[in-house]
Amino acid sequence: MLSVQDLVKNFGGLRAIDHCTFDVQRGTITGLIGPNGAGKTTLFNIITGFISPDAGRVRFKGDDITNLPAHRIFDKKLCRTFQIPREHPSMTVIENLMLVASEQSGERIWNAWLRPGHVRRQEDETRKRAIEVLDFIELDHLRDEYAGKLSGGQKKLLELGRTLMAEPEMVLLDEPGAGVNRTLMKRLVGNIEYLCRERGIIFLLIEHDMDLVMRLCDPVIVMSEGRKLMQGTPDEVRSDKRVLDAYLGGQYAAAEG
Ligand SMILES: Nc1ncnc2c1ncn2[C@@H]1O[C@H](COP(=O)(O)OP(=O)(O)OP(=O)(O)O)[C@@H](O)[C@H]1O
Repeated sequence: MLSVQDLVKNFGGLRAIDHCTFDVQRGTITGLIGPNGAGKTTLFNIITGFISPDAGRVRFKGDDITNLPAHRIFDKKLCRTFQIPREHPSMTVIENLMLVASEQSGERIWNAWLRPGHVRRQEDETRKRAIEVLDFIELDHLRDEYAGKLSGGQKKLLELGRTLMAEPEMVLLDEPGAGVNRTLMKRLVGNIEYLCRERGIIFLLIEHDMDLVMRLCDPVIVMSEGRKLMQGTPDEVRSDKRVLDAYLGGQYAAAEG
């Protein structure tokens, strides 16, 4: 479904991604783990068109999407969330969701002018879908609340909701568990499992919470120093000495730094 081939990305003298190659298969929730600075977020930014690689290719459903702008990749139903949620704080929760659909349909001023009936119908449908999504992520009671007032965990759910408005085929989640309390975390995990199983949405997620990764993801890809160190089942990853070394190396470096 997603194929990353020999990607390289340098920031000045620093090689953040170093000939990284892996595939993500249909029907999976794939975990992407690795110590701080391993290059996980940079990889997400390249896959989703937010930055360009210096070398290598990204393919999605067989199409070469390398260097496509972010909105074109989003239109291909490859969506993402961010480590720090990017809600529109002064818009309500439902407006945040509806905005995704209008961005996606490329709503134009002349459309509203020339085809007001069509635009109204479209808006009604979008509202209906937004209400369904809100119901699913159980934020319905906060429908008219300003998004800026939500808790950290609720913002993560809203992020997931925003991707669902785009009817994605694949979603990249950047640390969905960070700052989320146990109750909301359970809901988030349940939602991700349901969406994978029942709707066939493929997930690739970066996460530092190992309990969450081990419970939710299979396979797990481990990154270290910009490249794939290994890939395996949660049990294989847990018992691999290279993985332990990569994490301990990072801890020692941090302690020394
Ligand atoms: N825009 C940038 N300019 C310069 N260096 C950058 C930039 N973005 C990332 N880096 C560097 O690239 C390396 C990889 O960073 P990245 O954020 O991708 O790692 P990560 O695995 O996501 O880390 P974390 O788990 O801490 O989020 C780091 O050394 C980081 O400092």
